[in-house]
Amino acid sequence: MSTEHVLVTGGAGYIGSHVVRQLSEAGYRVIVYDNLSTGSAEALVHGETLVVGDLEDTGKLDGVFRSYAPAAVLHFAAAIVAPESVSDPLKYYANNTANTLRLLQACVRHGVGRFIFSSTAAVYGFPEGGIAAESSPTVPINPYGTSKLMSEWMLRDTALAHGLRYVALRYFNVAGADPQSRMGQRTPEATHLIKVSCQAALGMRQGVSIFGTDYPTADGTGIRDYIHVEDLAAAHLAALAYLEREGESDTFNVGYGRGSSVREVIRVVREVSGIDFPVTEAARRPGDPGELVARADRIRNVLGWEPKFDDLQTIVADAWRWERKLAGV
Ligand SMILES: NC(=O)c1ccc[n+]([C@@H]2O[C@H](COP(=O)([O-])OP(=O)(O)OC[C@H]3O[C@@H](n4cnc5c(N)ncnc54)[C@H](O)[C@@H]3O)[C@@H](O)[C@H]2O)c1
Ligand SMILES: O=c1ccn([C@@H]2O[C@H](COP(=O)(O)OP(=O)(O)O[C@H]3O[C@H](CO)[C@@H](O)[C@H](O)[C@H]3O)[C@@H](O)[C@H]2O)c(=O)[nH]1
Repeated sequence: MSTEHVLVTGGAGYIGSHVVRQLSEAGYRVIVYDNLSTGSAEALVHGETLVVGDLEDTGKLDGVFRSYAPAAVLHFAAAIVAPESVSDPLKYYANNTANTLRLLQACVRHGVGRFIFSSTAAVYGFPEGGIAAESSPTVPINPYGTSKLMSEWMLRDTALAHGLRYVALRYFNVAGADPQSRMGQRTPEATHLIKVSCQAALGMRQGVSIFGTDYPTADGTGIRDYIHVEDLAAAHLAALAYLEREGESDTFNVGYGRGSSVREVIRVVREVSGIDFPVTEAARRPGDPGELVARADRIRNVLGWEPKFDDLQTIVADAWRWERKLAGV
């Protein structure tokens, strides 16, 4: 049990709010710094301190570091819509890269020793054979991925120069929600397959389009490594514990190492919901790799992370329960 303050940027968002809850339950004193652009104060369920502020506001950020002297920073705040990053790249370099720079400068000014960074499988682009290990080439194919890779590089160099230790976690396809439905993905216009399919089952969308049925995969549709947000959140606590026992800076994939196709996901959402929503076959979405699955052994071996929800039925059931609650049905 720790009584240290930890600062969580973007802690009112989808993933951050799950991590914040788990941190509180583990005894950390959590300070959330969030501009509520996509996050919500309602997602903070244990009375965590919320400072509503933007990362661009370095004066406010400095005030938070002075007031709470956090021992660690977990950095989730970002803009996250990959296609939007193609049409508005500077938004992504400003909010993801430049704001990570501001946060790192504040960490150096205030002597923060531990940092956990939300990175993404998008840094790999189209990995050879559809499987990405941490050592695979990083060749992002959109400004979102590039903005995150640049942040990883800043973090690496800052750590070497200033005695900060970090863990960068490259998330694969995050899905599901708190099993007790206290928090989940709130953005109504989200494009993620599992969320979209649950919305279709609720009649909030006309149906689901399968983007591409001619990939070189068993059923022709795209394959992804879907990870339950609760397991992903637990990976952050494992990373923090690792840094607390003086672990070296490192980068880890967070996935299960197993892929599911679009058709499989839709079949499970139909099964779990009991609703046969319309599905149409459409062209490939530009920039989508056919297969993107993690090599996921390092995080288990080094951080001792053990997933508890590694099952597509469970992920979908929790996502479905959350979507119904959000829709009030
Ligand atoms: N959702 C995914 O599938 C996925 C996959 C890979 C990586 N990630 C990364 O995980 C992190 C969290 O993503 P999410 O899905 O929870 O998104 P989200 O939009 O729900 O959360 C982002 C949070 O950051 C806040 N925020 C954004 N810009 C800010 C700023 N300038 N100052 C202060 N607060 C700001 C938002 O209000 C929100 O609460 C992001 O860094 C994202 O790149 C997400
Ligand atoms: O309506 C839909 C939505 C998605 N898909 C397909 O479903 C799969 C998953 O798509 P989606 O849920 O949109 O996730 P990704 O495009 O794989 O991207 C997610 O996962 C990446 C990491 O792997 C993160 O970087 C991104 O932020 C996050 O959106 C892909 O094959 C898509 O082509 C459809 O067929 N129809």
